[in-house]
Amino acid sequence: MRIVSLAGGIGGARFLRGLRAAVPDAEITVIGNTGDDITLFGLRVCPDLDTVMYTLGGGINEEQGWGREKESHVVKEELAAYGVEPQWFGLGDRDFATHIVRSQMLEAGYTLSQVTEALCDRWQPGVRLLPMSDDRCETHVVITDEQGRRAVHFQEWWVRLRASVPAESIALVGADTAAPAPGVLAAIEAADFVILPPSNPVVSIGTILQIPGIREALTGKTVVGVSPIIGGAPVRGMADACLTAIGVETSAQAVLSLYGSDLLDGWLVAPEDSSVALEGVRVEARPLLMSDPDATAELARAALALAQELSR
Ligand SMILES: O=c1nc2n(C[C@H](O)[C@H](O)[C@H](O)CO)c3cc(O)ccc3cc-2c(=O)[nH]1
Repeated sequence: MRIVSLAGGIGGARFLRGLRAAVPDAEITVIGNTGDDITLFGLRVCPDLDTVMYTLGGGINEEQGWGREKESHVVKEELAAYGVEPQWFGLGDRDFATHIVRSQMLEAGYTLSQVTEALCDRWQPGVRLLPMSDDRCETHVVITDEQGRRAVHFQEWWVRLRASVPAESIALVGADTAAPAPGVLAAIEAADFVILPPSNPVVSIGTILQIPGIREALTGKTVVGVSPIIGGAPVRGMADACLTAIGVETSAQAVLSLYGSDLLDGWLVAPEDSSVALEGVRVEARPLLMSDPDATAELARAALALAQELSR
């Protein structure tokens, strides 16, 4: 069985861990969001790729959902001692090694796909992890604060500002000239079906869908999504702030409509959202909380069962 999944950060990675547990023999290809990527201290950081790689590779800081477990922050403290900015992004010592390896490979001319493959060779995530694109595209957010109206990198809005300043608009800079990474379209084409995990529909799944060619490739496949919103609130993270920024209500219904029936064939919602409906999409209510590995595997099995039924 060949499955393709689009994924962002924490929610997507946890769901994928359940998916891998649910169908250990399936060939799973993950198309990872790179819109969160940022260059800091001369190093290229790919938060969502690393969250998938560490989560599935067994090195994730479980309570944070990002970064490494058993971390220390000596380098961060030394950088702060030199007064270099930014100091608001928590890079740990072990995590720095990943960014150093990635940066020196990029510097040597390897593509992000080749770098990701090399890093995954160590972590063995048990899925094929492809960046959505090898071309640089970064999510930026337009805000107005005491420094006036300006665009800031997504990470500054997300981490330094905690999305406390309203996002007037969110743009994936570089999307229009970016190409899907090698293997992305072929993986979608070869997939038996596609699963959209409960990642952020705007800055994770939505970002990947903006890479020319990816959304079109998906409309020809059986696609089942899992709602990231339960009863009007995101399960975690700040998807509500992102949805508000694009004028979409924070509800399972609104996210379903945002993805649209041309993309989705099936949609899993929480029991309290069982009234959600959209012409041409099979909606099913299931417990969505990924409270532990068994619950997560159960949710993944429900998504698989729906996809298999719809792809007959
Ligand atoms: O809320 C935070 N998220 C941090 N994240 C998460 C990051 O902002 C992700 O992009 C979001 O979680 C969205 O997926 C990191 C991810 C990394 O791979 C490496 C370092 C960080 C540091 C932080 C941080 O200091 N605070």
